[in-house]
Amino acid sequence: MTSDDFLNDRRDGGTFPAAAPAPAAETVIAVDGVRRSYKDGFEAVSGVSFSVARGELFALLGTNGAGKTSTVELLEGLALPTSGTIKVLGHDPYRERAAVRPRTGVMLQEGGFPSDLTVLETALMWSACTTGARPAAEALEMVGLTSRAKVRVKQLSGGEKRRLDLALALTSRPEVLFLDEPTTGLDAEGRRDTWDLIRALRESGTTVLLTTHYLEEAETLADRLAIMHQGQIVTAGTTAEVTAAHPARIRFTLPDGVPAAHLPLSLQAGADGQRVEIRTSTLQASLHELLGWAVESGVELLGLDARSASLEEAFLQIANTQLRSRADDPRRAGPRHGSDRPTDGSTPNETKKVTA
Ligand SMILES: Nc1ncnc2c1ncn2[C@@H]1O[C@H](COP(=O)(O)OP(=O)(O)OP(=O)(O)O)[C@@H](O)[C@H]1O
Repeated sequence: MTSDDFLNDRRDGGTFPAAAPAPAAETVIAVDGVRRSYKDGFEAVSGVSFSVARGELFALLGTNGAGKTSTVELLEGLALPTSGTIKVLGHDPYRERAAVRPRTGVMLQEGGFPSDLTVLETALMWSACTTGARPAAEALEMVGLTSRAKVRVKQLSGGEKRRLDLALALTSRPEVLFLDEPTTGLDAEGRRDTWDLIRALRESGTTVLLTTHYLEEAETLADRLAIMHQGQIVTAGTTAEVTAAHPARIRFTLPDGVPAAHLPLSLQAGADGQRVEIRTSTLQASLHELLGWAVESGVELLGLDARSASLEEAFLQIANTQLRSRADDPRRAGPRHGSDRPTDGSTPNETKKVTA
């Protein structure tokens, strides 16, 4: 079959087969007390534990260097943890690679494709190396690259390369999909399309572990998420659970002649002239007290706005802590020897490449 045959096959408007539905609450990814140190002694992952159920979409967030990729590479079986245990689909992804790899799809931060092959040739090559592969043209159609099939990889934009990465990750019809920053470099429309595709995959039963810098992406897609900081998970849960730990905010402007000092002490307001901001972990009670005071005092609260903490605010609070403590990061103790080789014997570049 030629490249054109593959494309023509897909032009008849075929649909994507859905993965078989699976029993609820089966743990598909189990990470327990995992640590990863590199050759220079730097500990990038410092005791991480979490689990992901079948069909769940779990997002790993964190600032630059928090240890997301170092963790995900372990789950993908690209390196061994220094200590702790990892099970993917019930197997050790490194030692039992042959049992795990055919059932997973991996989209790394850098795919490392041969740049002179066309998009379709790349997908065909990948498909030929994969057992039970999805047809190459189908994978390209899923990510919206059909019209770019004959273009050489080196001529693709950064966003198109990300989409090709995703097409290859989908080639094995994976039960578990690892997506490392899947929408970096995509424009707004490409990002939305990718979100739709990830949602569709999840709805068809695929388990997804996603790392991302886009908080909106995690908020939109994830069933649960974890925020990493200096190699550890600082907080985890649903978006609502994660943000619940952070103070809500009430803002309003007082009329001229009513100073913020007149507000009840328990509201602990910060004021800039007549503009007042209250931070509270008991939003309903604080609002109740504020409104009661306003009615009693005959004061109108101009532009009153009350809202729970957003994921962005929760994240920024953690990130600010990181900025303050970066200089004291205990993981940076001890000499660095120039070599960036992990203790597991792989090189940094090896761990960035897609392996079948
Ligand atoms: N091969 C290596 N040798 C030594 N240190 C490394 C190596 N690879 C990564 N690191 C360090 O480990 C830490 C975690 O890196 P990692 O890439 O896992 O973070 P990340 O959360 O994925 O960051 P980003 O969001 O920037 O991709 C960083 O401080 C990084 O410099």
